[in-house]
Amino acid sequence: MATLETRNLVIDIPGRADGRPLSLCLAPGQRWGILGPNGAGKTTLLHTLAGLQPPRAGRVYLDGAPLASHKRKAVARCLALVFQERQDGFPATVLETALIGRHPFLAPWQREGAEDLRLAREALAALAVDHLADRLVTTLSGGERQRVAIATALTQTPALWLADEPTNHLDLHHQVAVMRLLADQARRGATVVMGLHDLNLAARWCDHLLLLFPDGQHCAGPAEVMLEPRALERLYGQPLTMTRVGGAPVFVPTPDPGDPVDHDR
Ligand SMILES: Nc1ncnc2c1ncn2[C@@H]1O[C@H](COP(=O)(O)OP(=O)(O)OP(=O)(O)O)[C@@H](O)[C@H]1O
Repeated sequence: MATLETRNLVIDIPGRADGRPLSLCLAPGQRWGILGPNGAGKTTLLHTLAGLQPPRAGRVYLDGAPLASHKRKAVARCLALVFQERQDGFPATVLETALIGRHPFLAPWQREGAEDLRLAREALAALAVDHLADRLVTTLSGGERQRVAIATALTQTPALWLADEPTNHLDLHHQVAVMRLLADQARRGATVVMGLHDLNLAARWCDHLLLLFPDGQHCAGPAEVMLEPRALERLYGQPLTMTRVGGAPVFVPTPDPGDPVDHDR
């Protein structure tokens, strides 16, 4: 279990005014989506929550203590990161990459054991990349690489997921599979925080939302309150039409009379 809190947090975006400081509590079992237009600061916030980037003001707390006061290894045992940029600097196989998720649990001289291998193979199977175990990650497609990154995080058995665009590069089937996996992680008590571009994935899979505006303003709360079409239109600067499918709201950009739409199809 891991509770992440921000108290009067201002993320450090060069040249931007402070905006409104962010005070949030992200609790075990919750699925948070961070929404906002390009450049709003979703990635910067996730990096700040992970302790990879210092805030301009305020603090991040993990289980009641400042994140910086925890030993880095203890943080690595509890917090998994799935980030957009990824360096495949050396030619590791898919299995070796997934096993990186076990490193926080091993001493520097220790090799991975049978249990580590079991967890890695299970994670690769959960992301449907087990058949690629012996392939070099540098040879994978974008979607396969993304699923290996999520499998590596899963191998870590984290209490807290910070995932920037977890569905990046994924086709529709794998988008749903990954969102189901993260929902299952939350059901088992993990805290799940995702930066998302897809409003409809957020509407369907998140129970809490943080709307980040490019001027540093924000609003946050339960998804059913945050999914207010006027607020979302303001967030994206885009007129939206909402409908419901299976009870969940679905948003599409409102067609403009000038758009090339063939109504006879
Ligand atoms: N090193 C830097 N120097 C100057 N500006 C930066 C730097 N790093 C990030 N920024 C700016 O900070 C802002 C927030 O970037 P960030 O990547 O957090 O946004 P985002 O919401 O994740 O965007 P996107 O949806 O495009 O991924 C952007 O305007 C970006 O250009």
